[in-house]
Amino acid sequence: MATLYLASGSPRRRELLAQIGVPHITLIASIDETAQPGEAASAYVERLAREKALAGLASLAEPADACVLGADTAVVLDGRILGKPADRDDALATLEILSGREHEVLTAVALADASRCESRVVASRVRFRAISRAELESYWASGEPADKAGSYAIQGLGAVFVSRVEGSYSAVVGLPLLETAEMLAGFGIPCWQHLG
Ligand SMILES: Cc1cn([C@H]2C[C@H](O)[C@@H](COP(=O)(O)OP(=O)(O)OP(=O)(O)O)O2)c(=O)[nH]c1=O
Repeated sequence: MATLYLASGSPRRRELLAQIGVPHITLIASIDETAQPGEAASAYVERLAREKALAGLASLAEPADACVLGADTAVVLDGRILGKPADRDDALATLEILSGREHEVLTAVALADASRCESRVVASRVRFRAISRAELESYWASGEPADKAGSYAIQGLGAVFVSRVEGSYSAVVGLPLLETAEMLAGFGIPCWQHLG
């Protein structure tokens, strides 16, 4: 069986992979995350997930028996990608746009080994209740929005804003577990059901 590497600095992704009983080694693959002009959000997240997996594979001294997983998450509203906030003002502006509305969360997962790279994109919809300015300010002060796509975490304090989720909860957090398990099986890597 190939050794699985997770090309991610995200603690959420590590926890999600561990949740379904998949042993892995974490590595960090740095890539340029700039969107290309006119690039659709779905194409963007898929490209980044693939680039993370391929950069991770390229960084290994012995890639022959390795499989590398990369993922990327973006919050999308009216065709606009709302990434991680640059600063407090950016986070507050993002959360103000999301307040009282439904948005899309796109998460791509990619698996690469020495002979192929496969990827999938999972779309989910999340609705927020209306959020007051004072609440947004205290949410920023909590520290949670700083490193999250769309400036919130559904698995954290941000859960109190979420009135509805349609799609994959784990994908919103950072890794679509059903799709990831299926893809891992295709690379001969079992989840909890098949581990002794
Ligand atoms: C929407 C949402 C995002 N997030 C997080 C997941 C990701 O860590 C982050 C999206 O940014 P990404 O750029 O997808 O990932 P990352 O830079 O954190 O990690 P890496 O590229 O090394 O894999 O936002 C949550 O934790 N909860 C949420 O509800």
